[in-house]
This record gives sequence, structure tokens and C-alpha cells, in this order.
Amino acid sequence: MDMVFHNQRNRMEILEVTQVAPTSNSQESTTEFRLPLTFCDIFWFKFPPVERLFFYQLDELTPACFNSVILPKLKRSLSLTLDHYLPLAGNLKWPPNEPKPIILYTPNDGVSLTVAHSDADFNILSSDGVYDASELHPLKPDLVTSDVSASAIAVQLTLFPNKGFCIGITAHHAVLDGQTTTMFIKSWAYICKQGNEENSPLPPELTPFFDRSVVKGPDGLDMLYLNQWLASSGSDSDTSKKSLKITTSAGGGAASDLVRATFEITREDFKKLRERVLPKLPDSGKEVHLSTFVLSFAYVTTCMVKARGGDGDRKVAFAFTADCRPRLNPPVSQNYFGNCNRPKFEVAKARDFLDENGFVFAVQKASGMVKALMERWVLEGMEKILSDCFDVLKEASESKLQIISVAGSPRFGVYGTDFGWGKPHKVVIVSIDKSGAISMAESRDGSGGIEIGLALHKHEMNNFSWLFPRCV
Ligand SMILES: CC(C)(COP(=O)(O)OP(=O)(O)OC[C@H]1O[C@@H](n2cnc3c(N)ncnc32)[C@H](O)[C@@H]1OP(=O)(O)O)[C@@H](O)C(=O)NCCC(=O)NCCSC(=O)CC(=O)O
Repeated sequence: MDMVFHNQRNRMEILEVTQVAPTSNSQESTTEFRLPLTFCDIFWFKFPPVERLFFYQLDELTPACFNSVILPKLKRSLSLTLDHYLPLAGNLKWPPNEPKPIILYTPNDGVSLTVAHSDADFNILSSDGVYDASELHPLKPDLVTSDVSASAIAVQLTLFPNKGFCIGITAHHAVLDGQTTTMFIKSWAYICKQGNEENSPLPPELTPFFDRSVVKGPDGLDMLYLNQWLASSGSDSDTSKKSLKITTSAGGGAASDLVRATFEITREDFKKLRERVLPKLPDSGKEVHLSTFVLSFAYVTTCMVKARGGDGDRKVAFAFTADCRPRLNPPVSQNYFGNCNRPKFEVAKARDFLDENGFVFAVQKASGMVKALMERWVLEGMEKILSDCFDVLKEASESKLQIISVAGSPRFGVYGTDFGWGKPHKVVIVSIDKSGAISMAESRDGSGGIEIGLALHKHEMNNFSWLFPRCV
């Protein structure tokens, strides 16, 4: 890992802020479309939005070519894609007579689109790092939220003259999860690459499924979560309680002195990690779920706890989100639009990871968490999970606890997102710098490895990059 630290003052010019609406040709876009929120959506009610950037390298891309070819194609295809994803052109609203907020699309709604030019160093920002986390912030669009309305998504297209461009998408987590966000972006890319034909259907694997009745959970969980969110607002006034405005406080503050880097765990590394851990597991690991996810999560967690060091008694919460679609009974289509996931987390002592057998401990813990999802009801324990999350977030904000969670997934296949100009040079999740999360994606070269994105304090990043090749 190259530990040269890059810090640059990047210059950015916003050229246009506009709304992209579904095409008026589509029959659906001329009528209202409502979607209720399920308990899975309301769980995420005020969590910070998820911000993704897709960097496309196009050497010699001139402003003229960007403005006359790329920009019109991206805008037109976004509009056509919204015909299939009307709720994303809409907003979260809370009508006075409704017990909970809804997603509402009304004709003339659209997605906020920002167009910008940047003189920042494309090569650094789309590299494996290390650079200031805040350098990415000008590239992500801000989700518009207020007391009475919250956008579902926002999009930004940024040109880096003679280098390429970047597509930024910010998603309201109560509207869509990572599975749906990536399906939407792939649909947009598909339509763009196909040449923007009107009324053309999406292939089955990209066609969203809007029937909310298939996600069934324990009765009353939606209102339980909503009431917990309202109680957490700290306000007695009904208007501010019911406000749809998102502040970053729910997931911790924004980055100020964090740096970012990407680390890869290759297929060969996984082989080595398996070989090292197996002899140390009871019954030669027969009962342990040794997937690449479990190995990566356990390995990175161990390195992160060691990178922070300190008191062995301090608490560490390690958490991930599981996709419930295949695990519900009956299973729900992967095309289900919205949130169909559950967080899973456990709290341990730093000592358990700092120990000589820290990695073995982490593997057993992560394996147990994944196995519980398979062997028991996938929604077990959901009644307590939001209040437990609030407790953990509070302790983390008081620096009493280190949270390590996972955003994204190697299954999303983000590097397959081709709008017609090739696959992305780099995909990052900007919002990990607010949440203490690591990000995961498949390796870009399709070699079966996993890419891990980190945003850490500089000294922890130094420690991490020293430890990463030699932690086990
Ligand atoms: C709970 C899990 C993380 C556990 O993963 P595991 O891989 O350990 O376990 P598993 O039983 O699911 O899979 C076992 C093996 O089958 C393979 N496998 C199974 N299903 C697969 C699929 N659909 N695509 C590709 N591979 C698959 C796995 O790669 C693994 O093999 P091998 O060992 O070879 O790997 C996962 O099941 C899961 O739900 N992933 C999705 C998480 C997710 O949606 N995150 C985003 C949350 S939203 C969010 O964070 C915000 C956002 O992103 O916007």
C-alpha cells in the first residue's frame, strides 16, 4: 500500500441544477403513484443517506463532448428509467391523515440532477488512496429533505476534463436499500447503453417489483419503529416530531479529519486465510460458515480493532445488514423495490480481537451471526433491534464504543455498471465516513476477490495499512 498522502484543494464549478422527470409519454407518469412504508423501510427512517460514486475514465474527454454527447444521453436515459421507477422521482411525505409517511409520486415530480466540472485530480480520487475523505464530498449530490418532504434520490454528474466523469447518487435509506439502488443504476445504464429507445421494456432481472404485501413481519413493527424514531427526535412539538428532515446525527457526524483508502483481499488471500484459520477451529471448522464475506468481515474487523489499539476492555460493536429477500418464507423476489433487509450485530470486547487468536474469534462470531440467519427465523429479535442500535450509536458518539459495520456488498456487482463507455474505473461509497462502516464490493477485475473501502483517522489508517498484509 502506497502511504503517500494526497491532499488537494479541489476546484469545482456547478453548471446546472435541474429536475429530471419521467418521460411524459409514459402512461404511468401522468398519474399519482403511492407506496406505503413497511417496517423494513421505517427501520431506516432517519439514518443518513447512502452516497455512491461511479468513476468512468475517458481520457481526452472534452467539455464539448461531455456537454453534447454524454450529458444528453445520461439525462434522457435517466428520464426513461424513471418511467419504470416512479417512486424514485417522488418524495417521502407524511399526509396529515396518515399514521405513517408514504412514498408519493405526483406528475411533474422529478429527480434533482446537478451537473458540475471539477479540476480535482481524477487519478487520485478514483485510486485506492490514500486521500482526504472530504475530497469526495463535492462529487456527491445532497438529498433535499425538509420538515414536509424528503427526496427519494439525488444525482450528480461531474466532468473531469480530459480524464473522465463521475456519476454520484445519494439514496434515502427509508426508500431503498443497496439491492434496489444498484438495480436502479444498472437499469439506467442498460437503457443508456441500449440507445435510449422509448417504451422499451427492462429485462426481467432489472424490472422492479412493487407489491409491498410480500414483506411480512411481526404485527405492529412499523409503528413501533416509527414511535421510537419520533421519541428520539427529542421534541414535543408534533410538527418537528413528524419532520422528514434528516440530520447526520443519527449515524454520527460527518468526516473532518478522516482519510480514505481501498484494500483488496484476493482469491489467493482467501485461500490462505482459510488455511490459517481451519486448524484453529473446533472440529476442523466443519460447523463454521467460512464464506468470503465471513472471512473478509472478520479479517478487516480484527485489523481495525488492532489499528485503534487501546484498552482491551473497550467495547466493539460489529454489524452487517443481511438481505432478507431470499430468506423470507416464501422468498421474496430479488427485484423487490425498497428495503428488505435486517441488521445483525453483536458487541464484544476489544481484547477478543487484540488477542493472538483475534481473527479466529472474529470468524467464529461472524459465522455464528450468518448461520443464525439461515437456521432460525430471519426476522428473529427485530422488535429490539432499533432501540439496541440507538444505544450503540449513542455510546459510539460518546467514544465509548467502536462500531464496525458493512455498507454495500460484493453481490451487487457494481463494476458491471456500463452506461456505454465501459465499466467503472472505481466505485466508492462516500457515506462510510459518517457511519464507521467499511464498504464491500467485488474486485474490479472479476478475479473473485473483494474490495474493502475504509475511512479512518490518519493514524489509524497508517496502522491499518501496516497491519493489513501481516495481521493473521
Ligand atoms: C448475510 C450475508 C452478508 C452473508 O453472506 P455469505 O456470503 O456469508 O453467506 P451466504 O449464505 O449468503 O452465501 C454463501 C455462499 O454463496 C454465495 N452466494 C449466495 N448467494 C449469492 C448471490 N446472490 N450472488 C453471489 N453469490 C452468492 C456467496 O458468495 C457465498 O460463497 P463465497 O464463500 O464464495 O462468497 C449475505 O447473505 C447477504 O445478505 N448479503 C447482502 C447484504 C446486503 O444487501 N448489504 C447491503 C445492505 S444495504 C446498505 O448497506 C446500504 C446500501 O448498500 O445502499
